[in-house]
Amino acid sequence: MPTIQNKFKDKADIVSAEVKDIVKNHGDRIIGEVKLSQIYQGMRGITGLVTETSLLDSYDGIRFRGYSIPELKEKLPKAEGGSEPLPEGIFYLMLVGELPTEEDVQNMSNLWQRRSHVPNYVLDTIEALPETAHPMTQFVVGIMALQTESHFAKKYAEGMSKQDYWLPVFDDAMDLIARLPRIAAYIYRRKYKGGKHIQPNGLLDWAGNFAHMLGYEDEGFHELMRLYMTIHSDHEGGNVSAHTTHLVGSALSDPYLAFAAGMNGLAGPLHGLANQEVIKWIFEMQKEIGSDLPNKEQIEAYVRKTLSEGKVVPGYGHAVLRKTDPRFEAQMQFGKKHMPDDKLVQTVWNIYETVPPILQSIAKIKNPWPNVDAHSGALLVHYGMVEYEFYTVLFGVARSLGVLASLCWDRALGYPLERPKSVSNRLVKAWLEGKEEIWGD
Ligand SMILES: CC(=O)SCCNC(=O)CCNC(=O)[C@H](O)C(C)(C)COP(=O)(O)OP(=O)(O)OC[C@H]1O[C@@H](n2cnc3c(N)ncnc32)[C@H](O)[C@@H]1OP(=O)(O)O
Ligand SMILES: O=C([O-])CC(=O)C(=O)O
Repeated sequence: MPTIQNKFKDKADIVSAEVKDIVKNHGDRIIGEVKLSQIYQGMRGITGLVTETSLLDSYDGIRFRGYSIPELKEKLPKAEGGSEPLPEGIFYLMLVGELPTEEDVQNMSNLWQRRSHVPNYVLDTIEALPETAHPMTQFVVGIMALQTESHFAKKYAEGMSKQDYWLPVFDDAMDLIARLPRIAAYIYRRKYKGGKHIQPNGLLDWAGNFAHMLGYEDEGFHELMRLYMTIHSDHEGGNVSAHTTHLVGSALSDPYLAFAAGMNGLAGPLHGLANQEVIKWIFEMQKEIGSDLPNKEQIEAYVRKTLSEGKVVPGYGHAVLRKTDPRFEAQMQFGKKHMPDDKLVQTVWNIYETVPPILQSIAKIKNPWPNVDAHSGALLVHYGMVEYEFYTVLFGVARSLGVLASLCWDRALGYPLERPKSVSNRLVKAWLEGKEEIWGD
């Protein structure tokens, strides 16, 4: 039986030869045009990256190695008695490019379990922060403290050959994924549960054990964590957390440095922090209206007030998607199955019926539909996880799966330092006046 490491390397060698051929024989093919407006507007629509793990279509949503979320829910192995996919499976799929067997998933679970020990000095470093520090700050500090464990950094310092980069990156990625649930659970219990920590249960799967260490034993919550980790794992290469991890990794910063950088991006309210912003916004709405089940007129008035104050409606809109996020739909399905009468979940669904027509009426907003963050918090609150500042840490643990699988691919394919060209406004104006040539026309 080939190990996961050998299997990955065999696949990567094939793709590496293909990439060399593409660049050598087709490298001069033009793939598009760039408008001046695009370099001022967040490079929207410019294809500038190659990412193996997943691909986003504006209307169909995310596909992981070609598989949509409903397909994965059907095809990926489940925990015994469960019906949600195990995140070990989506990681295997993203890394190797093939659907895993039950045995592959079990092996992955065992591998992460063996590597999950977090040294005490990492926990002590987190303890040095005030408890009031945002959980994402504590998370990034924990990851940075763990960086001392990097195989890649050590081997690079010893003078490793370029051909070998992929191996210590692979090892670091596995170690980091294995250890993140413990770090995240430690932060949760420290900040919200009086420091009463829960030891891991080696018999559970990666997400089940994470739920257990957080202090949630309800099987429904374990199932939610499996689904949550799977659907939040990746969203092609250009999103802020994936792109940042890739960019920082391209400087040959080790996986700990690169992932911590990505997590700093995830901590922004226009990206991963939107999940906490959604629940905060709904709680504030309920308080202001004085009801835990506001009606659609009340929701509409609150949305209009939010907009009139120059704020965004959190959980709505997207840089690429132009329809309801399939990750929102997957969570809605989970809600319908496990908690159809929950008032907060029903409020999320009432918001879904109310917000899109309002945003549609504002011309500048390109996507009036909900994204993944519009739903996730309400499901967590149902099981008692009300501490919404922690939600982005859950997202971060999940996102490790995609961005670290991608980092393994980056090094195995020998991708170079990323360094796009920038121009100054002065140069753009001079070009518009015909005084300078910037783009060679
Ligand atoms: C996991 C994820 O990262 S999913 C995204 C999570 N983020 C959120 O939910 C925050 C709310 N949404 C937003 O802020 C945006 O829709 C983003 C950041 C997700 C996408 O941004 P863009 O690609 O720039 O969207 P778009 O081109 O539609 O923006 C055009 C204008 O509409 C506004 N707009 C977009 N979405 C919204 C919204 N939900 N509420 C109010 N205004 C919005 C933008 O702020 C922008 O206004 P401006 O020109 O005055 O600055
Ligand atoms: O794709 C994006 O830009 C944001 C997003 O939904 C994600 O990263 O999950």
